[in-house]
Amino acid sequence: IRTVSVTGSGIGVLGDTKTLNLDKVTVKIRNKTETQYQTNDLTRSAVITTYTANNATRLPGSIVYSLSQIINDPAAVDAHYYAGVVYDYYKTKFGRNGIDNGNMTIKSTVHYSRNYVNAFWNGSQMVYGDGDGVNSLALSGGLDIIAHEMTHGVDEYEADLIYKDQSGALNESFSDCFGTFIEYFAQKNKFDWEMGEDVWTPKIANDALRSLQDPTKYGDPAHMNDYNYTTSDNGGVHTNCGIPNKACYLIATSSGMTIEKTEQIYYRALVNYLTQSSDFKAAKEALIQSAVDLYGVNSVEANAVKAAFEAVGIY
Ligand SMILES: CCC(=O)Oc1c(C)cccc1C(=O)O
Ligand SMILES: [Ca+2]
Ligand SMILES: [Ca+2]
Ligand SMILES: [Zn+2]
Repeated sequence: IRTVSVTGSGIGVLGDTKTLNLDKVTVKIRNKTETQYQTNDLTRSAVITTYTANNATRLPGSIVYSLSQIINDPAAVDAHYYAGVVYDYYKTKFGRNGIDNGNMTIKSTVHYSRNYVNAFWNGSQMVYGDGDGVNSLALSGGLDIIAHEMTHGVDEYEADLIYKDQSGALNESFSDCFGTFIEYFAQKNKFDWEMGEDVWTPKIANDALRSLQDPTKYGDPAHMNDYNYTTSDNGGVHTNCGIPNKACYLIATSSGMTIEKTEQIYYRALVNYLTQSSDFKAAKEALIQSAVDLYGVNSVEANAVKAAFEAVGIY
């Protein structure tokens, strides 16, 4: 009946306590009222709502709530908190109003299916499995993964890269790059050039789903000579992304370059130049042009982009 924004908290997937923005709602159930603290963050210009699928596959499922201000669902705690971090990143860095730049509601569903070692953007919302405890913990436990998924949403409203072959690998790469940029923005103390490390294989240390610094560490190509011509996984979008991922790593770590400059170049390319059918060469051109727009013709930044893509075999 009545709703008001309150501060609550909960323990995340890695056992840390996070402060959460909740919505205190008084609901009528038959002839009695109940006060629920729902994972509905009304403190930002975009509403952030977190749901549970209760290990089924109907989306979005039901809103996560508690009868106290403590949310007792680690996967939901992290999905809710990290979605806010990603919103704040895009707002702070680029003045972007969320996924569609129009402050659409940011929806996440956790506990999707059973032993599901996956996370995805389904065209309207983010969805996270619980993992299986061996290959991964609950996938919303990694900020870089949530940032990766939400960037799939941003891409859909911008370049909308076709999810197949080279444009699909670019789609994956832009999500990996922004996943890494956002980890640097919010978790500098544990920043790396790998994806999903916080939740990947809890029994194995120092590994991840993918590496941007050295894609070959996980069997992905880091050069066009090793492009994986396959029909599986929409033409190998999760493996061939290693090639543009390596270029991103080389750009950001070139002399005279910073992650702050690199993310501005990537965002401008995603919004102003890339289109649905852009391939690796078109991405090189888009990123060079973005660097020229921002830093000038023949600038250190534009030359770093050119050199990085040539280093991975894209001329
Ligand atoms: C780094 C996040 C990521 O790659 O999520 C996926 C997983 C874990 C499995 C299948 C697809 C995706 C994806 O979002 O592309
Ligand atoms: Ca990472
Ligand atoms: Ca591990
Ligand atoms: Zn992806």
